[in-house]
Amino acid sequence: MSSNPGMTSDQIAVIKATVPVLAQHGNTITTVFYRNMLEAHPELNTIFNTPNQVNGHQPRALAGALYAYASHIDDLGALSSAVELICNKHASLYIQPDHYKIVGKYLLEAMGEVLGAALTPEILDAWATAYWQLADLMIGREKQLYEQSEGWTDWRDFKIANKVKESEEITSFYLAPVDGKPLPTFQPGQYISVQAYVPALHYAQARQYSLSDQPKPDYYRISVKKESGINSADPAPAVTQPGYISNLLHDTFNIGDTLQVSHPYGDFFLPTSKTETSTPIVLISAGVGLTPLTSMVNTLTSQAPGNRKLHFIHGARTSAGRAFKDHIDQLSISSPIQATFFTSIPTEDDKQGTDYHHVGRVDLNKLDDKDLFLDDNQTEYYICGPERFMTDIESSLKAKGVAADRIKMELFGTGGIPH
Ligand SMILES: NC(=O)C1=CN([C@@H]2O[C@H](COP(=O)(O)OP(=O)(O)OC[C@H]3O[C@@H](n4cnc5c(N)ncnc54)[C@H](OP(=O)(O)O)[C@@H]3O)[C@@H](O)[C@H]2O)C=CC1
Repeated sequence: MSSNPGMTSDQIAVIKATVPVLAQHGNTITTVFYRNMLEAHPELNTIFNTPNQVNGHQPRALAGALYAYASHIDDLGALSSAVELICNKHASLYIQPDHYKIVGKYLLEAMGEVLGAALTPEILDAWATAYWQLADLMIGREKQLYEQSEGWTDWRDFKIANKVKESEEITSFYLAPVDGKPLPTFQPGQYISVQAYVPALHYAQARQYSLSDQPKPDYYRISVKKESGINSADPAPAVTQPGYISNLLHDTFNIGDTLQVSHPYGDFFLPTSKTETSTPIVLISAGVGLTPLTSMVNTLTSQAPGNRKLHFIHGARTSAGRAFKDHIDQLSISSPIQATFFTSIPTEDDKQGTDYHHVGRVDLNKLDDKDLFLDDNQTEYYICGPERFMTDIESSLKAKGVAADRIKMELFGTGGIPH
C-alpha cells in the first residue's frame, strides 16, 4: 500500500519505473548537476565540501540518495532516519529554502541533459513533484531545527580560547563565543560546523566536528585529527587528500584567532533520558571516532557517578595516537567505569594493562560477555569510527544477540547506488 499522499499513483509508478535508469545514469546526472550548478552559482562552493566534489564522493552520495528516494517513493517512512541525518547537517550549514530552488532547477535540468528524449514530460513532471515533496519536507524539518536554536540562526564568531595537543594527530580547540553570551546546551554526541576561509580555494569551507566535552556554558570543545590524506586502512576512505580545514586548524589557527561556528546539531547522541537513568552503556570507538563518545563519557561520569555500568572501549593505531589517554585513565580511577584499549602496533615501551589491553583492532570476541553487559537487555551500545569498523562492530553485537534498536551509530553518506 502506498504511504505517499502527496503524489498520484501514476506519478509514483513513473518514479518507480525510473529506478533502473537511476542505477545506470544516477552518477552521471549528479556529476553534471554539481558541475552546472557550481559554475552558475560559485557562491555555493562554500556550502559543498570541495574535496568530496573532486573525488566524486558527493555526486555518488547524492545519486545513492536519489536512488533510495525513488525506490521508497511508496514507503517514505523507510527514509525518515536518513532525512533526519541530512536535515541536521543542512541546519548546521544554514541551508535555506532558496537553496532548494536552485538545487531543484539544476537537478531536473541535469536529468534532461543526460537522459535526453528519454526524459518525457510525464517523467519530468513526476520528478518535479517528487523533488518538491522531499524538499518541502526537509525545509519544514530544518525550519523546526532553526526555531529550536534560541535565535542562533546564522554563523556566529568564536575565538580559539585554548589549543591542546591530545595525541600525535589530534588537537583540541576550545571555542568561546566572541559575544560572551552563555552557550546553549547540546546532547552529547552532537557536532558543530566550523567555517573558515581557505586561501588555496579563495573561498570558505565548513566541516562538522563532534563536540568532545560535556556541555559547558562558556566554550565548546572540538578535537580535530590532522587529516594527512593517507587513509589506506579504510576501503572507502572519507578522506583522500589533505583536509583543508583540519590542516588549517592545526597549522595556522592559534589561540585568539576567530572562526565561524554553527549551533550544535546531529541525531547521533545519548539522550538525556539515558544520562539520567542507570541504563548500562557501552561506548565503542576507533581512531578520532572517540570524540562524540568522550563527550558522552564526560557527561555520564559528571552527572551520574553512582551505580551505572559504563564501559569505554577504544582502538588506536598506536598508544601515541590515542587521544585523552590520561583523561580516561583518571576517570576510570575516580569513577566506576571500565576502559579497554586495543592498539594495532604496540611499541617496546608500551605496557600491557596500562597502555593497552589487547593487540590488534577492536574485537569484541576478545572481551567477556559480562564486560559487554550482555546479560542486561537494556544495555545500549554507541559506536563511532571508520564506517567499516562501525558496521563490523554492529554485526558482532547482533551476533551476540543485541537487538538492532539498542545499537546506535551514525553512517554519513549513502555509499552510493547499491550494485
Ligand atoms: N560521526 C562522528 O561524529 C565522527 C565520525 N568519525 C569517523 O571516524 C573515522 C576516522 O577515524 P580515523 O581516526 O581517521 O581512522 P584511522 O583510519 O586512522 O584508524 C583508527 C583506528 O581504527 C582502526 N580501524 C580502521 N578501520 C577499521 C575497521 N574496518 N575495523 C576495525 N578497526 C579499524 C585502525 O586500525 P589499523 O591501525 O589496523 O588501521 C586504527 O586503530 C572517519 O570515518 C570519521 O568519519 C570521527 C569523528 C566523529
